[in-house]
Amino acid sequence: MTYLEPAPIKDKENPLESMMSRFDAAVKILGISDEMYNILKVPARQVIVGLPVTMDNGKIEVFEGYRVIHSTILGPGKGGIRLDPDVTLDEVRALAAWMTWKCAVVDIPYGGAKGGIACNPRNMSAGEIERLMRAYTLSMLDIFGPDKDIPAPDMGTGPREMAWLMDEYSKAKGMTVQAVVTGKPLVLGGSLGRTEATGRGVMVSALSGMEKLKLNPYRATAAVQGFGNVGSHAAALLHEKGVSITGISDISGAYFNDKGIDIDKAMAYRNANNGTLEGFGGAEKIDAEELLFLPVDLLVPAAKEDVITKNNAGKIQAKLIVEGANGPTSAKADDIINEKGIMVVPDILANAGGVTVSYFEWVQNRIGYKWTLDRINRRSDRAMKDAFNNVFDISQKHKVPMRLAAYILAIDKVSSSYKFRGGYG
Ligand SMILES: NC(=O)C1=CN([C@@H]2O[C@H](COP(=O)(O)OP(=O)(O)OC[C@H]3O[C@@H](n4cnc5c(N)ncnc54)[C@H](O)[C@@H]3O)[C@@H](O)[C@H]2O)C=CC1
Ligand SMILES: O=C(O)CCC(=O)C(=O)O
Repeated sequence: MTYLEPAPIKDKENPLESMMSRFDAAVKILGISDEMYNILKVPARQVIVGLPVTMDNGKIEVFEGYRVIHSTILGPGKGGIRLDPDVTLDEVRALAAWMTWKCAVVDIPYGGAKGGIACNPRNMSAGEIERLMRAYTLSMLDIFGPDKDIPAPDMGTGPREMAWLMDEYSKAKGMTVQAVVTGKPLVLGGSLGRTEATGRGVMVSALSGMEKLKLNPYRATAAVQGFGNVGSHAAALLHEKGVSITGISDISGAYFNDKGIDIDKAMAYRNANNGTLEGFGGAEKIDAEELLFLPVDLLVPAAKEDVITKNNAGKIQAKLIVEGANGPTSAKADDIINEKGIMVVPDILANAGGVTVSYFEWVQNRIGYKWTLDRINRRSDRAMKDAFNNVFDISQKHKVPMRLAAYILAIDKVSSSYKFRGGYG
């Protein structure tokens, strides 16, 4: 095993292995050279930092932080920062590569990057998280930059963390630099629509998939795993389009109501309840994994990676899976899902609404102007719909599932851009 190979993780599928197996399959169809294969496989930069933070009890704890820039062929690195106890370098490497493919699929001028800090934000005070984010930013001063690498929110982070990052970076540079990060609060140069953007893109992808499958949204049912930024907004927007959301879940468990869950009520409950659905009364509590197997038309995994595996994929009843999370389906489950004839709108397409509006935020910061919500929604809906149609056409042309088609589109774009830049061949 070389340092490039994913480390085997006992009893858990490695997201880097999942990413690489799809990458390999797409490369085979595209027939790219071995040299290009290695250029696209090896991350451009991988940084690991130790972050000493004074905790509220006065003791110093050291956290490990990562930033991986997978590629800058199409533009500066772009991708979120996640705070999660399970973060590993391999996970961040997979997530960074997914960002490269995602930005190519939605045709925005960015490469791919991702960051993570191994910590449990649920057990930390706001002050501890702030000190951690500031320490992380300081150690990434040479990495981040509006033309180099632009972070954003991911699991466990949101506008508050992005504000601290912008502030720390700006202080170090001696000037306010809004465009160094996206997903900021509105008053600091954030964009209208960014908070809901990923969920909105999931909704557009789901409606596009339903159209192909001839499913009427007003008669359709859905289950949504994860009720954070992506899952809750996806559920609310799908509900607005007529879909009955019969199952939702978060870290506290899963909740089912065959008459449909009142999503506004669930969001209000979560907001007033420390961010979780624990004790939510608008539905019956069911086994957490059962949510994936509910008799629904649409399943939206929007929590974390590797929740649909070879061990449980056979039990899924949905006709359409729209991946709000990054890497929710392990590569080993792909064949089972394809054999069942389930249409999958893959993560690198379905959740690209977030980075698309992040791009709009960065553009607005750079031109010093604010766009209306209507303009942002129209443009991001168009970008998502176009990307869906492009991926669908490739899937028809090569007779492959949507996931492989999205990789084919992305890898073709990034590899031909590399050749045109003249650095190869
Ligand atoms: N925030 C964004 O704009 C984007 C996020 N994503 C991806 O979407 C996924 C979710 O991200 P966010 O919504 O931002 O995170 P978040 O931190 O706002 O929410 C995560 C949600 O998942 C729940 N959860 C955690 N473990 C769970 C489990 N085992 N079963 C069920 N629910 C569980 C949490 O309780 C929470 O409700 C991640 O994979 C992230 O990488 C992708 C594109 C953009
Ligand atoms: O908004 C962004 O720049 C990136 C969001 C992200 O991390 C993702 O799409 O996975």
